[in-house]
Amino acid sequence: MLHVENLIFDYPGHRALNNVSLVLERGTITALVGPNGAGKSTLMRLCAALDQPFSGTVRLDDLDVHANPRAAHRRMGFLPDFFGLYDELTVRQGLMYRAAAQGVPRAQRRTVAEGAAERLEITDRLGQKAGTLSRGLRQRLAIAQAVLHEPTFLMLDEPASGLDPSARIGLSGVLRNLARDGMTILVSSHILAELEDYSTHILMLRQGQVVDHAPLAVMGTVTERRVEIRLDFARPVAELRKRLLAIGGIEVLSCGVDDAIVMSDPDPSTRATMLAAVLAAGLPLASFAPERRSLQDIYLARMKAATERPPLRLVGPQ
Ligand SMILES: Nc1ncnc2c1ncn2[C@@H]1O[C@H](COP(=O)(O)OP(=O)(O)OP(=O)(O)O)[C@@H](O)[C@H]1O
Repeated sequence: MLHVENLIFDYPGHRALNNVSLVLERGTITALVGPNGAGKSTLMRLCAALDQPFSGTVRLDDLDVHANPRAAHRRMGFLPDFFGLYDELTVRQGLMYRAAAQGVPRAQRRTVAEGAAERLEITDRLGQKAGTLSRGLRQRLAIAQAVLHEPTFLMLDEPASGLDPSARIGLSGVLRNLARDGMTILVSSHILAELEDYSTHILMLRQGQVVDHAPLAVMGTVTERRVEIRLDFARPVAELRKRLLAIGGIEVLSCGVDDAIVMSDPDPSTRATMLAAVLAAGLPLASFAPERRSLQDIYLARMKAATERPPLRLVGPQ
């Protein structure tokens, strides 16, 4: 589990992270999103103990990563947005080299390298030089190097940039498998549709501050403490909106001839009452389910709300 508490980081003349606190639970995949310059890469570098915060702490389980960077590096993997590979080394040689750098005893390096290759499904490329791999396979090799020492926490900065759709789908599967094995993953990207595919949580940063941090499933259905419910009917219903409103207690957000979106509070018993009432009214209901909004819609709505919030006022002596 990763605990970030009250993290503040300044570049000369510029506050890049302003009091950031968050917790990433074990086995979750958190999408780190935000506009250019929001502080995503800075947050990752601090979590990776590559920079020292001005104040605040980052703990990986019981370990303060800035007090014990070497120990922290043994427990974490980091793939920065720009990474290099030794093009003249084969996949096996590159992985064995990394294993040596991680302190794996000589006798075990081959097994560790082959295990990492298997995990990233590049076993058939072990004999191929890195310089001749496609972009998607280079990405897999880089991730294999980052996870070879079995870290509990993995960070990936823009891992899918430049990948074609099928390589992206492959990457999603790889990340899901790693999380299923218990790894905690933080991944930043601007490609929201791709993040939606494998993330369990969304962490939104803007101007160095956390705008939102919640499970994707919750964010996708809840708007300001209310849930949008989609109703589909088996056939067109005359005056559908009027009939829904006649039930009482239902707020209709939008209405077609055979479907409607209504609002509910998140309490499941309210939904149960609503469902029973729709059926009791004799409407030919075919499905009743929380409406999921795309990550892009959620992101744009949250960022707009954050922009409209009045700026923080500095209060001091007059
Ligand atoms: N070395 C540096 N010196 C001064 N300012 C920096 C430095 N690196 C980043 N910054 C500034 O700090 C802020 C946060 O940058 P950061 O790279 O963390 O943002 P980001 O969210 O990763 O952006 P992007 O989506 O463009 O990669 C930005 O305003 C950036 O200009």
